[in-house]
Amino acid sequence: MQENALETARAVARPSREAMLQRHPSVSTFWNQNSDMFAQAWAEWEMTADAGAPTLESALYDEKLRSAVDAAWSDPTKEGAVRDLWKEVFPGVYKTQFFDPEKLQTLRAYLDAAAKADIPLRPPYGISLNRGGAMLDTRSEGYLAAPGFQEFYTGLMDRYMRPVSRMLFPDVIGYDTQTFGFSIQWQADADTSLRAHTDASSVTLNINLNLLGEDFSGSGVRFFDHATRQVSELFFEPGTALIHHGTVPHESMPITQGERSNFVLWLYGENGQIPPRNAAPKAVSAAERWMLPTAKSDGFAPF
Ligand SMILES: O=C(O)CCC(=O)C(=O)O
Ligand SMILES: [Fe+2]
Repeated sequence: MQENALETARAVARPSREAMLQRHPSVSTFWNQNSDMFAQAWAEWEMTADAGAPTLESALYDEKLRSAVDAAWSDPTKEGAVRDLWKEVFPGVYKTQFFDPEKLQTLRAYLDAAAKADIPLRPPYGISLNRGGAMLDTRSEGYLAAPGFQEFYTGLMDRYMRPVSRMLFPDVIGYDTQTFGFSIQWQADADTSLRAHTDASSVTLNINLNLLGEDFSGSGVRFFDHATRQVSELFFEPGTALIHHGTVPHESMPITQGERSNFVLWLYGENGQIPPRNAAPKAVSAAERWMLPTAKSDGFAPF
């Protein structure tokens, strides 16, 4: 174990923005060679009293969702109460109140403190570079490795996202063992939009982290339905989430004022597999939906 990894991480020379944008091989080398030291630095950061990182607790979840999820884990035949909290707001897109907007300040304060920790953290570059975001999953180079955050993230994926996905989208069962996630921040004067695309996921859960009164203009997500040719722009209120198959095309519309912060979370199968088109949904019992997969992380990261 490294002595004072936090100081070492803060002092390390970072790749240039140009090198990152060009996906220069030296950038990958930088993250890989330093990954243990950065993980240690995040652990030290979280332990130091001046880090200002609050503890992430289950109280963050909306009370109705949390009690229904807890009840379903105790008795999976009660899962219907979780299902009833999701409303289909567009063909194949469901919405719920996911986090308690009154409690989101804790998570946002944590993420702000992490951004200021001065430990190298990699922003997500999928089909665009989002400067304000961070990679969240252990499989990603330069991810947010703080142990308290990782415990929270793992709970979110295992206790909430996977069983909900299995209930709403039964075809994803068997294509849901692997987790991936990143945070994004749209700012009126920086990154503002994202062209129409599909995600390389079986399921995407997109959770808004804006605080009450933290208003923004624009920044809806437009969804496209193949079958009906319907196009709708959906909007986030603080703490609400949308969940959909990764194959549903969507587009982030320009933000014209303020900021919007979201977690974008993915499930997929080993080696990035997603369900085949028109796959017959597997008939599984409620107990099998409320279960942790035995497969470990395969380390594959789409970006
Ligand atoms: O703007 C959003 O919330 C959606 C972002 C998105 O679709 C993506 O990052 O893949
Ligand atoms: Fe997307």
